[in-house]
Amino acid sequence: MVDTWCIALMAFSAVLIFYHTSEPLITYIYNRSDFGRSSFLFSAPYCFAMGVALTEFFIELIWFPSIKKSPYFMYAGIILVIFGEFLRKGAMLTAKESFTHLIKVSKRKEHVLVTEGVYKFIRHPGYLGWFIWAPSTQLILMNPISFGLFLSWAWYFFYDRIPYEEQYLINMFGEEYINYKARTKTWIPFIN
Ligand SMILES: C[S@@+](CC[C@H](N)C(=O)[O-])C[C@H]1O[C@@H](n2cnc3c(N)ncnc32)[C@H](O)[C@@H]1O
Repeated sequence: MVDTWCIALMAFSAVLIFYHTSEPLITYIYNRSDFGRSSFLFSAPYCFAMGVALTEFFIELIWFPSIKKSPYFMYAGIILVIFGEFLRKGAMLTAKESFTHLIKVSKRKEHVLVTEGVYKFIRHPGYLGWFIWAPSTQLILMNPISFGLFLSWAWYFFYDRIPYEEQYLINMFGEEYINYKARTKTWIPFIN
């Protein structure tokens, strides 16, 4: 029988492979002019965080193996990662050309304000999806420390990024975005 830690490592690898291939693929389909190395989403802070996560995983596996034996966190992580991916890919496939990995500071002709589909219920569904996805990868690895770090890091990242992105959305779409913002929540705790 395969050990739980081994299944966790395989599930984690599958999750990363899917994420790092689907994101550039969708960018290639809808925003070919933006496609490049950055579309694979291996930023330095992200790689550092994943390095910390793998270090924790192997340290605990060697010195505190009992942490890696309960599969329930791993199952919960797999379910939440799938849910996070659904939200994020739902956002990308709804917004199409309007969804670019880099925040646009001026309006391109193909950029339209998206308020339908998943955007009707969630103001930043791609970010909410990632906010769920990232800490859940650490549930899959049964990493208690990295789970807390990823959750805080992802929260702070969006706490900083969303107001910045919205300044430009207001510049581009004016009243229309202000009204959309007033009626639609982000659903990320304490980020309005
Ligand atoms: C990485 S995408 C994230 C989109 C969105 N924040 C989300 O979480 O689904 C960033 C780009 O999406 C654009 N964007 C964000 N919300 C939008 C909306 N409701 N309609 C159209 N463009 C949007 C921004 O202008 C920015 O260039």
